[in-house]
Amino acid sequence: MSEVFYITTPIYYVNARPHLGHAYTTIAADVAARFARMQGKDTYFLTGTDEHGDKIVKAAAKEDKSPRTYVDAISAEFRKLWPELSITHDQFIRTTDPEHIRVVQYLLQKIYDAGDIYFSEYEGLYCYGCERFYTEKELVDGKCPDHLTEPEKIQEANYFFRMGRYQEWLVDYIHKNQDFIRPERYRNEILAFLREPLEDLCISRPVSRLQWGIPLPFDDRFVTYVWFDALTNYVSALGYPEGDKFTTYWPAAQHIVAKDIIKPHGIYWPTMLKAAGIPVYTHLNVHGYWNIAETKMSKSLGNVVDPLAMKNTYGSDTFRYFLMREMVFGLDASFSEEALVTRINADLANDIGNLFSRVIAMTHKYYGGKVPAPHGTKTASMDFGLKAGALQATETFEEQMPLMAFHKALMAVWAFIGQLNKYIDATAPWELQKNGQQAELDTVMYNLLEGLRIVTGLISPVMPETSVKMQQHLGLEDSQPVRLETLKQWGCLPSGHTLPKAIRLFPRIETKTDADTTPPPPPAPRGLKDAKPAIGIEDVGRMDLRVGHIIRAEAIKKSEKLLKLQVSLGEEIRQVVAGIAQDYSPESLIGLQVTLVANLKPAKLMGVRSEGMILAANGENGLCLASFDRPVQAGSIVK
Ligand SMILES: Nc1ncnc2c1ncn2[C@@H]1O[C@H](COP(=O)(O)OP(=O)(O)OP(=O)(O)O)[C@@H](O)[C@H]1O
Ligand SMILES: [Zn+2]
Repeated sequence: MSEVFYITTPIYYVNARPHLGHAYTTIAADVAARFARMQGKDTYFLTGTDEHGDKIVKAAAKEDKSPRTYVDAISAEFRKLWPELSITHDQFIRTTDPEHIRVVQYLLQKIYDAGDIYFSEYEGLYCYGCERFYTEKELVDGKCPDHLTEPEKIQEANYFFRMGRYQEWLVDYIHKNQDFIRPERYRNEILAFLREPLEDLCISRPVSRLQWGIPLPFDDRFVTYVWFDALTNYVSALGYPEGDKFTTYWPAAQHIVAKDIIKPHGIYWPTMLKAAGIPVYTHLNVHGYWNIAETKMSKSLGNVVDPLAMKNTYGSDTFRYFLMREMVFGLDASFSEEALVTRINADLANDIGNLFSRVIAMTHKYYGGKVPAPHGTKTASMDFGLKAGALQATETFEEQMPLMAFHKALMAVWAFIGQLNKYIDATAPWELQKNGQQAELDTVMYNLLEGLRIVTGLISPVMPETSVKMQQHLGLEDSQPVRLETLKQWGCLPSGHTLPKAIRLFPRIETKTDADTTPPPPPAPRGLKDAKPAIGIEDVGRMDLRVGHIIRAEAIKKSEKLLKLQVSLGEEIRQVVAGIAQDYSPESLIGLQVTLVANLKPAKLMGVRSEGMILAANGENGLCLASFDRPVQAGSIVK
């Protein structure tokens, strides 16, 4: 029987669209799953969406949708995104799946029957934004640390899980299983939490306050609050309690999460499992945050990067490589397109891309594309430590990947790529050819191609598309999926077959410093009449556009076209001269909401001062003011 591997991502909360942070966790899980398959493990990979709760109801209401329609739409966005990023999950779970709901209720009932869930009156400080109670200690200056608002004191009867009962057991378990939570800093963080007395966990909300949730099986006046609903997905997906998948995969379970949810995963979840008589998972793998200019990328802050846009601009493999290589798993990393481009040019276009095209081109030049046969001991001096280097790269890779130390695994591969590049310089195949050292040349060229075979295998979990492409060019069509074992053996590349011509794997990306200082030519207008050259978002941002309410309008003497308007911006009133007299009578303008360029330098028109400009379209039927489809406060920013 083969070894088993079960990997999960968090289920993402569908109150907003997917961003780079979600993509990172999911790609990391995908890389881990692909590596496990490479090791020949029976692998199961789960991802999905978390769809209940008050924030969903609010987000849906904002878009005038029912929660159901809303969650269907956002969940679909996650589901559609993953194939674009070459994600190979086996299952996509939704917490609104009937099967999941059944398991949540089963689990709650089981723990309730065992006496670990009780009903109690509770008074506490509640933050509506977070949908949770806070203890005094958790507040910062009496305010919610996330929302910076004062929580409200509310009294409520709710159900509680006797989590405190399992504190000692958990501390002991973490001590006995050193790498249960990793990297170590997060294990220490969890142990630090556990130095304080562990309080029981509130697990319900009254239906009067929240309907969009799973009803408690033992009291339908309440719905499940967050954790029993969300965390249970990891077992409900496998058909707990009786499913075959549960029996097969659960003992090997590994979770990947970011540090925002280590408490629920490191404390609530193991104690819930313990209370339910389910063995705990094998590892909790915790990574840090992607930051943008020192701040966590998050949908609440809105400073998010769209992973699909990155993929469309740079390609899926390239994006995956960057994320895996740039972040030290466990620590924070900062994202910028500049850093991405730097890595593409250095690691991909230069290091691996050049190596690949050079070696294939030489094979064509010296052998008409045919893979030569090496000459064994006769040319042993041509080895230059290459075989040892290959084995070392593969062994380090094999050591680091299961620890989720993706950057270290990739560094080992790139060290070998560097060695191959140096090997070309050291052996100088062109000299060997010139000097008629055919046996040496054959061996060197074979070694290079064989080295590339190992490289293509090692990059396959991170860059699956590139790996396949390279393999085709090495005549290795049949080696998918790659097996790790074959990468530890030197000499697997067959000789004698003819390779296709080289291709450019990763085109270099021009950067500002690469190009000369002349500005780029304006892009071709996309068929629009009178199109203007492209501008950056910063150009748009320079305009201070505001909603203005017209409160007075009058004709200007001796002018057929101009009207003098008084436009309210809430805090101030602007006088604006507008050339709309032929399309609007002064009376018809009173009360209209218009778009005003509020930071235009004042000017005089027909001797009348104008302190802004209102926007209008010049259509077939004359001018038409840019207005709003609903009442908006005067002075509101338009962007
Ligand atoms: N900046 C980030 N860096 C790394 N991973 C992230 C980041 N943001 C979200 N994630 C991933 O998504 C999970 C949290 O998902 P969630 O839907 O709560 O996103 P969020 O943007 O953090 O939301 P919010 O802003 O409401 O806190 C994390 O555990 C992690 O897997
Ligand atoms: Zn809050």
